[in-house]
Amino acid sequence: MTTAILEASGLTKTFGATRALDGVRLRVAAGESVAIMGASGSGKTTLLHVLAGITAPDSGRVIFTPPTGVVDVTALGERDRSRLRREQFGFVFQSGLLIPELTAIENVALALMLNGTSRGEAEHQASGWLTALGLAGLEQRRIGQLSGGQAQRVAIARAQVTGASVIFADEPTGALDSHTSTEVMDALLGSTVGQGHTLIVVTHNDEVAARCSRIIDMRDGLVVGERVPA
Ligand SMILES: Nc1ncnc2c1ncn2[C@@H]1O[C@H](COP(=O)(O)OP(=O)(O)OP(=O)(O)O)[C@@H](O)[C@H]1O
Repeated sequence: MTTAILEASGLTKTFGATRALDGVRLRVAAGESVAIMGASGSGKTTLLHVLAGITAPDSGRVIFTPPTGVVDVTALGERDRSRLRREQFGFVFQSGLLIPELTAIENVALALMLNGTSRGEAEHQASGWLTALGLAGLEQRRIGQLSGGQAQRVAIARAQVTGASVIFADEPTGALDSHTSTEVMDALLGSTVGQGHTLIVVTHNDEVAARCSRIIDMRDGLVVGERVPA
């Protein structure tokens, strides 16, 4: 395997009496697409959140190695984790995380503006991503005026516009019919691993997982296996 962009070891996380992660070890190579599968409650979303620095684990480490250096995500305070997420990671969740009152282009541009890019430049770059994702002409629509698949492609544009090296997706096609789901996966894979970036996707959907380069199986807070899709 080539250089690991993310390496996790000994991850544990308990919520009350529930042990959501029970000692997870995982290595993700740069440019991979990894699907995390497993029954409901097996710890998939918790793992995604810990890898992405959204949730701090109780113990264990997450090391992120972008081309610019080595970052111990688990050693960072909340402020630095938040900055890391804004600058290095992108997120695509089932419900989008888009702001319904804003237009498609404003939602995408906002990710850049939060990092200090001027509005004009941010909208210029946002427009390029929306076009690349097949949304030319829909830039001024509010999110509620888009279909589920179109809204997910806006979310993908927003996750990518900052040049994120790792994209974390949680059930990105969960609310979509199978045809739209295929289109959204095309967009997600094309704009991430297609550009040499890394994709980690939590999914219950076998077809989504089959499009990834590797499948990780979780059970009871543990990685219990891994497969390469046929
Ligand atoms: N914030 C929280 N507070 C309390 N319990 C939590 C919290 N987050 C997760 N859990 C519990 O931890 C366990 C793992 O949850 P997690 O969401 O990681 O599972 P999952 O595999 O992603 O499930 P699903 O497929 O249903 O989304 C579950 O038992 C869940 O109820």
